Amino acid sequence: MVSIEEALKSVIENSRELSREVTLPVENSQNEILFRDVLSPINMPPFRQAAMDGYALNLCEDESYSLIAEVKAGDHHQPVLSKGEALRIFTGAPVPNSANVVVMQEKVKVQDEVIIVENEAVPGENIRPIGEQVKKGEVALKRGTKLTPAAIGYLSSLGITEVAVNKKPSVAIVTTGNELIEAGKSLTFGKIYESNSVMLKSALLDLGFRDVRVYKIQDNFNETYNSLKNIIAENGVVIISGGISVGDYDFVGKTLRELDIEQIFYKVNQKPGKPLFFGKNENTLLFALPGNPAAALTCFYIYVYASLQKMTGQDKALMKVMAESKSYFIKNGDRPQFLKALYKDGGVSILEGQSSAMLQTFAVANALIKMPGEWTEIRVGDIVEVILLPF
Ligand SMILES: Nc1nc2c(c(=O)[nH]1)N[C@H]1C(S)=C(S)[C@@H](COP(=O)(O)OP(=O)(O)OC[C@H]3O[C@@H](n4cnc5c(N)ncnc54)[C@H](O)[C@@H]3O)O[C@H]1N2
Ligand code: MOO
Repeated sequence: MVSIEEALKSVIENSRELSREVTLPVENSQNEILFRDVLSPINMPPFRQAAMDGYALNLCEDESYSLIAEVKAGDHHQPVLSKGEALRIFTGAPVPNSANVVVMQEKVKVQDEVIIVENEAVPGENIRPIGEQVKKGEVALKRGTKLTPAAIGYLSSLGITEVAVNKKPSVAIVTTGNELIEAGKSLTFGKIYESNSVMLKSALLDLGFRDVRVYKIQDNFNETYNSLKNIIAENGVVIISGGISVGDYDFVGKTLRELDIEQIFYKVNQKPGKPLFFGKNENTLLFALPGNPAAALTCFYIYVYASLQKMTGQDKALMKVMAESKSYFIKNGDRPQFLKALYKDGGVSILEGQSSAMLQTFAVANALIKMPGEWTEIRVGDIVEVILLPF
């Protein structure tokens, strides 16, 4: 049995960045990571742009200006202003080079074709210079940047429609268990609804993994062996749920040994998720998560997440904060424990229902508290380590 820290270190050491690229439409690139620097194909803004509705002026010493024309957003004509002349202009419109300021309409008085500027105008005010955000040929976004909605909007504003992003491994989720019934079908005695594949697939989607295949196998050695042999050959990462403990019908461990998967560790000194297995062969990383749903999801966020981050060129671990506990909790046993928790306003509440079979409070959690093995209780006001989940 290894410690949480040893397990995490092995996961990270054995997860290699793929260093391959794939081109995607910008609009479908949410959460992807840029494979290389993106250079801007244009100046942004492409022209001197009015930032306010008002008047563009060619400044003079006097406070009155004669109005000679109008330019609105989308227009391309560029009237030439002499000193003391003004132009009606609107937000987003191109400001002619002969104008050196845009004054908000609230700050002027208009009398027929003359405008009176009440306060002294500062040259350059309310004009966005050409290339203020980025200049043509400059790096718009660096390699390694995560494509958030803002990044996608920014690239689109530069007219970019496709991006090269880090290729992600294909991920297989494999559920095991005779007791599992697909949601939507009728529940017969002794069966439960299968939830781990749906849950893990959604966690993967959240991280931008789209190439996810789900396989369901029964508690039968031959089926487990034959299915896993093919699944491992076809996928870069295989996440198995269940069948990894010591029961007579837990066939995953035996199968992995027979398939020559190198065991990097089996069993972690933690609760939940003690029977976690991590192994690999030449092309595939393999996680066998305990079947209990909350244990499976905890192991996903603590270990699989770190591996996937590394494989896709990100080294961002889940954020950790120290926070004051708002709850009292007694721990049984001497294993370090991950507790489903709700972090809010700098404090953290420990949720009811910490069993590894229970998802009902995980469903409203946003964090896990890491409680050291030697602690027996957490009191209200104790400072605890909180791992913030990525949602
Ligand atoms: N004698 C021992 N028994 C057990 C030990 C042990 O050390 N000695 N460890 C316990 C712990 S801790 C865990 S965790 C579980 C892990 O067991 P498995 O990984 O083999 O998982 P299963 O037995 O297949 O399933 C456990 C539990 O989870 C439910 N399950 C499984 N898959 C799904 C799914 N896809 N969707 C929803 N629910 C699922 C399954 O029905 C079981 O209730 O072993 C303990 N036993
Ligand atoms: O490790 Mo198990 O996940 O405690 O029930």
